[in-house]
Amino acid sequence: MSERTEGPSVLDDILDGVRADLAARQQAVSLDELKRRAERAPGPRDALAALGGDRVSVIAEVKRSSPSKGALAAIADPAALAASYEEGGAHVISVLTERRKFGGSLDDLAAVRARVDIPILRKDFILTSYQLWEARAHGADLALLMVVCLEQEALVSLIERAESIGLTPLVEVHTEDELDRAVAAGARVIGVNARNLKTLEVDRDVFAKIAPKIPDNVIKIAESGVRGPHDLLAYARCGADAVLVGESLVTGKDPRKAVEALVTAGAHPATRPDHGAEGQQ
Ligand SMILES: O=C(O)c1ccccc1NCC(=O)[C@H](O)[C@H](O)COP(=O)(O)O
Repeated sequence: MSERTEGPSVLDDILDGVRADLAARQQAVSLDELKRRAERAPGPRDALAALGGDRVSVIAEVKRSSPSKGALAAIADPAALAASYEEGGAHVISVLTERRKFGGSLDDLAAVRARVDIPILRKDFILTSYQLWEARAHGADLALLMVVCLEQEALVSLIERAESIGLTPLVEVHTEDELDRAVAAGARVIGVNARNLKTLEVDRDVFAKIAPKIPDNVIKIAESGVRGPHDLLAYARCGADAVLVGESLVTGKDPRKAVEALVTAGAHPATRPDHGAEGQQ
């Protein structure tokens, strides 16, 4: 549902490729077969527990390339990278499975599932329930649903379908209008992406503007632009329950240590001023 008034945006281009690749996969594997594979997949992990608690959780992303930056890191062994994230204390792993612009795949997702025990997010441009079944069949526990890509009816139906098959939907927004739609659709986990997916500009202040309008009972995730603990702490001060981090982890020298530094910052009592006396300092 990307606007087309000013010619195709980066997002329109991504979605054209996503639809073409999806059509090819649907030709190759029937929905019935996918459902059988989903039944045989390891049961879903408790994503809400991983993202809740008295700390700011860290979602560490496996990201080879991006439309904004091009090639970021070769990542020959995504499972090994995910294992380093887990050793560093990450609470959730995000695996970008889009192929053309991000260099990801469902094989990456399955390989990561086989290696780590924490919940895994399928980060992709999900437009149909077929992609949710793919996510579950390859071991995902959460699936990204981007409001900007979906009509309201489709958003509601994909949230319901995700939950019915054991996936926790992470509903992504970038504007207040999108937030209103996410809340109306019943989202329980909302990610605010600092990156405008039409212009690729990153504005960390977007979270500060939108987060106060997210209902208290919804888990709030700050996505994009986290360069280190100081950005996590800034997002935490604006109410983030979790941060989603890609580029700075895959381009740094030591992903395990980088995650550890974020997790340590996220565990500091000052990040949760509403939780206990230590938070008052
Ligand atoms: O990263 C991009 O350039 C991008 C462009 C268009 C759509 C999505 C895009 N990225 C997906 C993400 O939202 C990020 O991978 C994720 O939030 C992590 O962001 P970062 O830490 O800034 O890599």
